[in-house]
Amino acid sequence: MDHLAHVSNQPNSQPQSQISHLALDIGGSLIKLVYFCRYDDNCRDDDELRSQNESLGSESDNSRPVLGGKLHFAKFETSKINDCLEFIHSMKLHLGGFHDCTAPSSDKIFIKATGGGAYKFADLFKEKLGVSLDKEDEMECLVTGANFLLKAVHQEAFTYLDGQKEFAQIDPNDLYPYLLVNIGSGVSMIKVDGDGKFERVSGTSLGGGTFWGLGRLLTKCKNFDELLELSHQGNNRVIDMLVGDIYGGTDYAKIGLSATTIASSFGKAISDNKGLVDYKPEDISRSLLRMISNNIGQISYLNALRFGLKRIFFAGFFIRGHAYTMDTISVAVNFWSKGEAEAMFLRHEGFLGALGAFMSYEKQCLDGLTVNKIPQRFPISVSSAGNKIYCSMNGKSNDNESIECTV
Ligand SMILES: Nc1ncnc2c1ncn2[C@@H]1O[C@H](COP(=O)(O)OP(=O)(O)OP(=O)(O)O)[C@@H](O)[C@H]1O
Ligand SMILES: CC(C)(CO)[C@@H](O)C(=O)NCCC(=O)O
Repeated sequence: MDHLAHVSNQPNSQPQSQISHLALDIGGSLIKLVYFCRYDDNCRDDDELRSQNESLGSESDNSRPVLGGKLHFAKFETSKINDCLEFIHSMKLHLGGFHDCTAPSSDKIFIKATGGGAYKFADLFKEKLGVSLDKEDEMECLVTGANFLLKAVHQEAFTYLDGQKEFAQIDPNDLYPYLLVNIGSGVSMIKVDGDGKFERVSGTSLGGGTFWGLGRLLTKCKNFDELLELSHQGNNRVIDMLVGDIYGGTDYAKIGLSATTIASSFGKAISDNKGLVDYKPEDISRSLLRMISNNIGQISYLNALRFGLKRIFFAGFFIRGHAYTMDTISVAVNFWSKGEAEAMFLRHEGFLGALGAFMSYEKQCLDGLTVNKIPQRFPISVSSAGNKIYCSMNGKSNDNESIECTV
């Protein structure tokens, strides 16, 4: 990787049109990238992008370009940050930052970055790519990203209950207040009252990192998706102690608990006289997923109740669009709120922070980029006036789905 230290970062040797604005969200588990490519750029095509990022099962949208450019998404495990640096270098994405407008003669490039890694890895980016990270607040970026997606992107939010996915019609004029629950390594719960108006009201350390960390230790799974996949075939009742296990098969109706309600996650393991090897990895994965998702659903509901919020949007890469995870969270919110509150999920669940960092470029005195807080959602491919970004979504949601834009 040492050769990356000698990469040219001479902005003036690159025509403006070739610059792809890059923003990063460097979290405890994953690094998320959002970058903009204009169609006249020398950006690699989607096949090349896919092959470069295939270790994470990434895909990208194959649809034909219709507007001025695309927002691209990519992610890497934080523990494999060198792969990420290689990717940025090979795509020349590090040239897509901004220059200090108070010192026009400076050739120093700044890249917008958020998440704890923007602090932790700042020196590494400087050393390997010759760029400085311009740090943006993580919570602010999450909120900016969420507001942008909810207002601008068609069919971004959806409910998921009993295997049924239903897209929500969000009126941008009736969006606030809502609770944003970002499930990353840890979980942040943010009450959002408007653009830039928010408060982090709660959090829990029992998050995606807990599921993946404990799951790895208990099942020997090699990657996160394998652990998630395992949970499909599992039966949590083998390990979880149910109300019926305690009450001789009957409900505890007086307090509203059915016999099948989990009374104690992993509770059966105390009395079964079995060791870890006696349990199937798929059952462990299922119990673990249920435990974490239920707990987050319950804490979220309690915070929604605290502030009288009816809508809870769940994001973060823990969710992975996974049916059982979303179903468990939805059931928990529905159960505890007696149907009063609603859980919703986002198609670009893991990229809120990176999108927020990307949008913070508009604070800089850039010649070529202003991100527009789009006032309307339908239609979204409005013609561009000035240097605004307008976005439209197409294709089904996946990791590296791109968003059509004009700048
Ligand atoms: N390929 C993957 N590798 C590791 N974890 C994954 C993967 N895909 C999904 N996950 C899950 O997503 C979580 C990370 O989500 P996310 O990227 O939103 O958070 P983060 O930014 O890394 O964390 P934090 O915000 O707490 O620093 C992991 O802890 C894990 O549960
Ligand atoms: C520390 C952060 C904000 C880093 O993204 C996240 O991991 C988190 O919200 N953890 C939960 C911490 C807590 O509130 O208990």
